[in-house]
Formats: sequence, C-alpha cells, structure tokens
Amino acid sequence: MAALPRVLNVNVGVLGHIDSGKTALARALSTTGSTAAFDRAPQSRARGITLDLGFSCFRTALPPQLGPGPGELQFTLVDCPGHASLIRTIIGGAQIIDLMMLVIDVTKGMQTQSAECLVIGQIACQKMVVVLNKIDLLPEGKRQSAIEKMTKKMQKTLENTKFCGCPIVAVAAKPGGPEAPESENPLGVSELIEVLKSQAYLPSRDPSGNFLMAVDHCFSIKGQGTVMTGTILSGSVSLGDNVEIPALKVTKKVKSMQMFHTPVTYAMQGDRVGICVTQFDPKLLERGLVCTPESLHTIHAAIISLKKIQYFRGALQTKAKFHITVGHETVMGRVMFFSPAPADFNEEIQENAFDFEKDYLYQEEYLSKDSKSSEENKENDQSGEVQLPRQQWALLEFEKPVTCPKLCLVIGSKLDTDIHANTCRLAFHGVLLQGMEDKNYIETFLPKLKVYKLKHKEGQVERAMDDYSVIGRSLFKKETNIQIFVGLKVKLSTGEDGLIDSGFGQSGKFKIRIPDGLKPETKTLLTAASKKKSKAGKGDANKEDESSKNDSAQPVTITLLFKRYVFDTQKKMIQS
Ligand SMILES: Nc1nc2c(ncn2[C@@H]2O[C@H](COP(=O)(O)OP(=O)(O)OP(=O)(O)O)[C@@H](O)[C@H]2O)c(=O)[nH]1
Ligand SMILES: [Mg+2]
Repeated sequence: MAALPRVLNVNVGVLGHIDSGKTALARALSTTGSTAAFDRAPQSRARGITLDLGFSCFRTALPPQLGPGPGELQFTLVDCPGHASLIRTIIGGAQIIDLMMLVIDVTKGMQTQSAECLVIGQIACQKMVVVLNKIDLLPEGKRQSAIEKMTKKMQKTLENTKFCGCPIVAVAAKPGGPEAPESENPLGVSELIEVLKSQAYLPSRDPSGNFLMAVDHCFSIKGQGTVMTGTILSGSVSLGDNVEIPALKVTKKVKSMQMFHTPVTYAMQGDRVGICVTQFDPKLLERGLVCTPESLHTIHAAIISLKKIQYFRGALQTKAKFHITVGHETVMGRVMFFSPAPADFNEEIQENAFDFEKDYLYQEEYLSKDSKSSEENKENDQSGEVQLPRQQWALLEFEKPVTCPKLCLVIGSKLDTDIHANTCRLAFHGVLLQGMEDKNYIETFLPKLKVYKLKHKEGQVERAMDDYSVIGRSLFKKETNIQIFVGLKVKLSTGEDGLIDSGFGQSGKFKIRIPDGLKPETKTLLTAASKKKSKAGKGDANKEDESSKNDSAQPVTITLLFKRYVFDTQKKMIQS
C-alpha cells in the first residue's frame, strides 16, 4: 500500500497588539477552521475581540527543505488575543508554537502589546515573520514608500534581538475593513504563505519523554464522552493510554482521538489533537494540562534561574510580588534574588541544574547594570566596571500551589500595571530548576539552600589594656548579648587580627584579644588618643562627652565581618 502522504504540522502563532488584524489574517490564511477558530466563541463575537486562543489550519505542498517524497505541510495557526489583560493566554499560546507571526498595523507601527509579544517571542519562539497589515489603508500613491519606511523601522527594532533580519511581509488581510464584503480579496497573502513555507522547519519533535498536552478547549459529545482539544507539548499518546488531568486529580483512558476531524490512533509532540475520554463535566477544565500519570508536580515554591527583561522599567526587588507564569498557569508569588558568591561570579552557566552544595549570595535586588547593588560592586571593583555574574537565581514562593512540568518556562510580570501605561509589564523570564512539593518547605527544604548574607559591623578601639588586648565600643547595641559573638575574628584598621574575648562593662563595650600583640605604631596612636581625651576630659563630664565626640576621629577602627545563612534556623555566624 502506498505510504500515506506525510503531513508535517508546524504551529504558527499569530501575535500582536489588539486590533492589528490577527484574526482577519488567520481567516485569510486558513481554509479549514477548527472548532475554535475566528472568534466564533459567543463572548468574542459580542465584544468583537479575541478572548481565547483560536485554532485553524491550511495545507501546502511540502517545501523542498523539509525532505523528499510526497507529503503536505500543515500550518496550524494559533490566533492569540491582543488585549493587554489577556497576556497570560498569549504566553500560553506562545509556548505551543514553533514559529511566530508578529502582526503590526502598518499605519501604527510598534504598539505596547506588539513590544510585549516581541518579548514573549524572544523567550518562547525560535523563528518570526513580521506581517505589516492593513496596507489598504495607505493611499495608493504613497503605499510602497510607507511600507518601505515601516519595514526599515521594524528592522531597526529587531536588530539586537534574535529575530534580526527576519522576513517582513506587507499584507491586507481584510481590505476595506469590517464593512468590506467577504468577496474582497486579501492582498499579499499568497506571498506570505510562500514566506511561511520558506521559514518552516522541522521542529525537533521528540515523541519520547512524558506525554504533556496543553488543553485549550473542552466540550462533551452526547453518548461519546468529553473531548479535550489541545497541542501536545512533549511525548506522545496512543489510543487506550491512561492520561491524568492533574487539575481534577483524575486519570482517564483515551477512548478516541481526532486531528482536524480525522480519526487517528497516535499523536506526538507538536500535533494538535482532540482526545475523547469518559464523561466528565467540561466546564471543570476550560484550560489546563493532560499528562502521563504522576509526571507533573504540584509545587508551593521553586528555585529558578532567570534573566531580567531589558524593556522592563522597574527594579526587581527581593520580597516584591509578581504574577508568575509557570508553564501554563499564572499565580502571584514573592521573589528572593540571589547570585553566585563573588568567587564564583565567572562560573559557567548551569543550564538545567541547581547545585545545592554551593554557597550563594543574597541580593536585595536582581543585579543589572543599573541596579543599586551593582553600584556597590562597581566601587569594590578596581576597573570601575559593574561586575555582573553570568547567572542569577530567584526563590519563588507562590500564594497558591501550581502544577507544572519540571524545567518549564517561568515568566514574571507586573500585570497590575496600568494597561494604558505604555510600558512593558514583563519583568523577567527563566527556567524552573527545582520545585518544592512539600507545603512545609520552609522547614523541610529551605535550610538546604545555602544563601548567605554578608554582615559587616564597624566599631572603634577605645583604649589598649595591654600589648595583647584592647577595649572596643560601638560595635554592638547596649542590649546585645555579646556572648554569642565571643570567639569571632575582627580586624583593626591598623592591620592586627583580633578575637572578641568577652563583654566589658554594661554599655556594649567588649574586650578584644590581639594574639600577635599590638604594633608599636598602633600603641602610639592609642596612647596619643587617650592623652588627648584625658587632657580635655579633666573633671568636666560634658567636656568628657565633648572629647568623646572628637573620639569619633579615633584613629583605630574595628571591623567584624561574618556571613549568616538566610535559612539557617540556628542563625549561626560563620567566618571563613
Ligand atoms: N482596512 C483594514 N482593516 C482590517 C484589516 N485586517 C483587519 N481589519 C479590521 O481591523 C479590526 C480588527 O481585526 P481583528 O482581526 O479582529 O484584529 P485582532 O488583532 O484579531 O484583534 P484582537 O484579537 O482583539 O487583538 C476589524 O474591524 C477588521 O475588520 C485590513 O487588512 N485592512
Ligand atoms: Mg483577534
């Protein structure tokens, strides 16, 4: 029997600012609509905007670069919403596509959500085609030059992104706009299809690994069961397999499967498929994941490696709250940033693993060129250059548990930013390295995380007691229990090493032992200071205060440096 013509499926995302013409373009490109195409959902029609992912497809002959022999190339279009409040759906859509079309209204150019879609594309997509839409709105005479001008502008916008040099195609998906008759032929669409074919590539479809499918629609068929349609993100599925729906905590057997109205017995990563299982209430799972039983984990906190998104204007402060998209779910979470210890700053990046043996340095904020803490680094570093580590991490603590695959994509956003503020709300992106499934992770897990804070205390030597001990002051508050500091090393500004020996008196003073003895010049300094004090301080108490004030010019200071692990329940002070 002749081999069935191969049908290769490439998922193409249609992203862009609201009203740029994404749905009109999807309609113009597609011949076969799926159940959820073209804003058929009642609310979309009512509000005239796309509220959810719309799927449709069209087929063309297999282009030469995809290998010999009979076959077809199927483009599955994932038409994403444009409205700023639906960015989570856009992020979900962007994770199931191989190639992205960024739709730009040629009369408006880059708009706020166009920029956010570009950011999402850089994080989640390999390839992009820019579509300048609505060219019919450009007056005939000036159309070509206006298109060239916008093309140059887009090339400039893309030049330091990974999509630099990508194809830019000018079209009119619906010339004449909403009033135009259906019969009005779109402009430039066949040229766009040729460009899409030239950009099509064989995404690494890997049928091995756990089955994971992002469900975007769910509906019941009388007498058959409940159908979940979605895109397979990893692994494969066959008739009769057991699949888990983590959100409902149920496992069901696959009764039948369809791909665009054609019954199939097998589907794998990248395919878009409808799976029918025994009856359950479809309203329970409008969106969610279906997977190999037990292959996902539900986590309360996570360690991620991350990068700040360059267009994000705000600072990334530790303890701040962000909307965190983990895989296909978005929850509120609090972040704590940390970096490699200074000695490891140039350590190679560890892509998909986290080393619990290492020490990490707590950071008040994500280190970037313009962050405050980098300023301090600049001072410490002779070159005056801001030393940034190659990799940084964050501890995320979620307000409610989230179900996700391991090593999934994470995006942090400030979605409560006013959507009319023309600013990118996407703050950072990264990879989930370690999830914490135990809700008592603070006790059971975090002590393993060796993030430390450097503590730096300064005090003064009040006077020498003898050649091997001095009295120090103003290192601790009066009420501090100095006992816990006994034995810690300190450094005098004159170079001597000392050990905190005991408390001294009641006002927070303490005795320091200098094992190698005071240097002669230190003794001279201290004697001079005490002479000055005794001269000025004779009999007159206020004078004493007076002189103790210019004690602040006291020549010999004491530095106490130690580190403390943030999650060490004993709060031990450690000195290397
Ligand atoms: N003149 C003209 N109007 C267009 C063209 N393409 C789309 N439109 C109109 O622009 C409006 C928005 O089109 P949609 O396709 O819904 O835009 P969208 O990007 O899908 O919108 P959202 O999904 O809500 O972000 C509609 O009134 C379309 O008729 C075009 O090429 N020319
Ligand atoms: Mg739309």
